[in-house]
Amino acid sequence: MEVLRVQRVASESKDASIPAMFVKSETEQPGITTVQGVNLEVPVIDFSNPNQEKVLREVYEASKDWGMFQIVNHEIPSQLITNLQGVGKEFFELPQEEKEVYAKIEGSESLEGYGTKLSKDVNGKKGWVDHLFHVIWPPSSINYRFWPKNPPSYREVNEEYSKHLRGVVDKLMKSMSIGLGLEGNELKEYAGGDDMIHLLKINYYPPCPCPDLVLGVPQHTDMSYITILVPNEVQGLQAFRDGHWYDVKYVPNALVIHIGDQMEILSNGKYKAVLHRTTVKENETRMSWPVFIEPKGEHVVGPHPKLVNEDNPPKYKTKKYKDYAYCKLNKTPQ
Ligand SMILES: O=C(O)CCC(=O)C(=O)O
Ligand SMILES: [Fe+2]
Repeated sequence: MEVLRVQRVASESKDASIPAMFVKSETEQPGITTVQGVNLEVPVIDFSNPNQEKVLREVYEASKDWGMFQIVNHEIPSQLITNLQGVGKEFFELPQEEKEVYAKIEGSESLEGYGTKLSKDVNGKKGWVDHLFHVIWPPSSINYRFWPKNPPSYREVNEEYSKHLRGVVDKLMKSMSIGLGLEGNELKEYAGGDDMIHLLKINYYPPCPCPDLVLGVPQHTDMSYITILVPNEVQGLQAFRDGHWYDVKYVPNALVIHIGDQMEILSNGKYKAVLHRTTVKENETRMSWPVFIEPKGEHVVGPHPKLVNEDNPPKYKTKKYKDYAYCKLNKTPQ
C-alpha cells in the first residue's frame, strides 16, 4: 500500500481541488481566522549587543510576555544556515523512493525518520506538510540511520550546524536562568545539562492550490524547553496573541525562538509556551528547520525547586518527561 505523502498529493493537485481530508473546519481555516494585513513583530533581540544586561532583560521580557522572539547576530554564520537549508531542500527534492529509505519505522515510539503525520486533528483533518526528524545531539543518542546520505554533504553540514547551535542553546538557557533569579548554570543543569536532546525536524510544506482552507502544522505548543527554528524566506508561521492569529514577520538571518511546555513548567509558569501554527502558499514551497531542545524520556520534569515556596506553590506536576509526552500526545489529562 502506498503511504500518504503530502508532497505527492500536491504534485497531483494541479487543479483547484484537494482531498477533503486536508480541508480544515471554518473555525481553523486561515483564510477566515487570520488577522489580515498585520505582521506580528515579535521582539527581535540583537545577541551581539555590547550591552548584555539589555539582552538579558529582553530575553526575560519576551519569554514572559510573548513566549516567542527572534535573535539576530547570533554567531551562526549565514553561509552555514544557507548550507543547512540547501542540503535539506536537496533531500526533499529526491525521488520519492529515495526518501522512503529513511521512513519512520511503523509502530516505533521514536519520532525519528521521514514521514507524514498519520494521526488526524480533533476534526479528523490532516496538515499540509511532510517532515524528517532526527536527533543531532548528544552523540550517544544519534541514530545516523535517519540522516540522509544524499546529498553527500548532509551529515557534515548538520554536524557543523549542531555545533554552533549548542552555543546558542547555552546562551539562551543562561539568560533565562538569570531572568528567573537563578545562577546562570542552574536552569540548564536542572533541565538535563549536556544530556538534553536536540531533535531536528525539517518541515516541507509544498504549494497548495487552496492555501486559505488548509494548515501546515495545526495549532500547538511545543513540548520542548525551547525550540530554535530556521525558516526559509516563505512566510507561514503564525502566533496566537490577544485572542487572534497573526502572521509572524519574517526577519532574514534570524533564529525564531519558541518557549515550549517544559520551559513554562520549569519556570513554574513565569515563561509562557507560545501557541502557534503554520500556513502554506499557493505557488511557493515553505520549509523550516526547528530544533527541539528537550529532556531525555527518563528525566524528571517539573518546576525548578528554587522557584517554588509556600507563597508560590508548584503549578505543574513533577513526572518523567516520557509520561508527560504520552499524556500530551494521547490528549489525556496531565
Ligand atoms: O514551520 C514553522 O515555522 C513552525 C513549525 C512548528 O511549529 C513545528 O514543527 O512544531
Ligand atoms: Fe511548533
